[in-house]
Amino acid sequence: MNHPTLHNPSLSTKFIQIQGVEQTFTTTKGLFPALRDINLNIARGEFVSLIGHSGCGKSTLLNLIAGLTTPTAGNLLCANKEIKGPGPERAVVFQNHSLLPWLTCHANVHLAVERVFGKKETKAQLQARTAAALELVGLSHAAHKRPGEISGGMKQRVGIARALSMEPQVLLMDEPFGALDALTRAKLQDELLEIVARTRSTVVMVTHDVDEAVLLSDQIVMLTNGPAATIGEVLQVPLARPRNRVALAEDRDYQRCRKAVIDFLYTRQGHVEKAA
Ligand SMILES: Nc1ncnc2c1ncn2[C@@H]1O[C@H](COP(=O)(O)OP(=O)(O)OP(=O)(O)O)[C@@H](O)[C@H]1O
Repeated sequence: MNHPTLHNPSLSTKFIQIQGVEQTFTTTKGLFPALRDINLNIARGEFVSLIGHSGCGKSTLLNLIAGLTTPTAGNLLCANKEIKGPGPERAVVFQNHSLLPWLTCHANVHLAVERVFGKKETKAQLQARTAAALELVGLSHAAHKRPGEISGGMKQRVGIARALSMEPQVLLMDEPFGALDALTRAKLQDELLEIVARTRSTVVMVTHDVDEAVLLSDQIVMLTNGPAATIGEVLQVPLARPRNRVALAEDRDYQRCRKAVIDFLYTRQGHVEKAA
């Protein structure tokens, strides 16, 4: 899949800009400040993980970047344009893969392809895009199956194929592997590493998993506990790519990054149950 080459250097480090963002929800009990003072820049092609304790506001922040919600205060920009709503340049992969159960894998992906490219491309081109996306995640053989006939890991790969088929500039993933067993999860993480290297996508991923965050990311954004959560620390992960999980297990930088995230989560943000 072709992704435009970047010529404007100012965009390269500030592809996604999050400036002074605050999100307060109106609830039956009154106002609930979920996020405050969020400032973050994400470069094009960067892989960023959002990590923090349950309920701190990771999904809230991802939904803001997706344009599914608008902030109470502050600005979000993508490629210098204000994010005003969802758009095909920002595709979302959810934990529950959200496939239509009555459609085949091919038809599920084709639906997204048609929405984005349907007006300007021929039927054959649309079919080719769909087939290419399924091939990218190694699922050509299951194209004719329905979601009920394939495993959880395969469903998640269809969800990723569907997102990638739109040729998004940004892939937003909300705990994409959270519902999978450890071995399937590791396999999909490795596949994602390869796909992202090939497509050079910018990725923002919510995760609870420290090893997943270190293995995949260039930056790990650590959120403080809510309410009114904010960015406590941003860790740069200087590990060379391609990354190999077996080799990394003994790598000093890997261990240092892992320890930094664990220290943040369990020492400095010790899990405090918040008042209801
Ligand atoms: N629409 C909403 N209305 C009211 N409160 C909300 C709404 N969405 C989220 N919240 C609250 O905002 C806080 C952050 O929620 P969010 O789902 O972003 O957390 P999270 O870090 O993704 O959690 P988890 O890791 O458990 O998925 C929580 O206290 C949640 O109850």
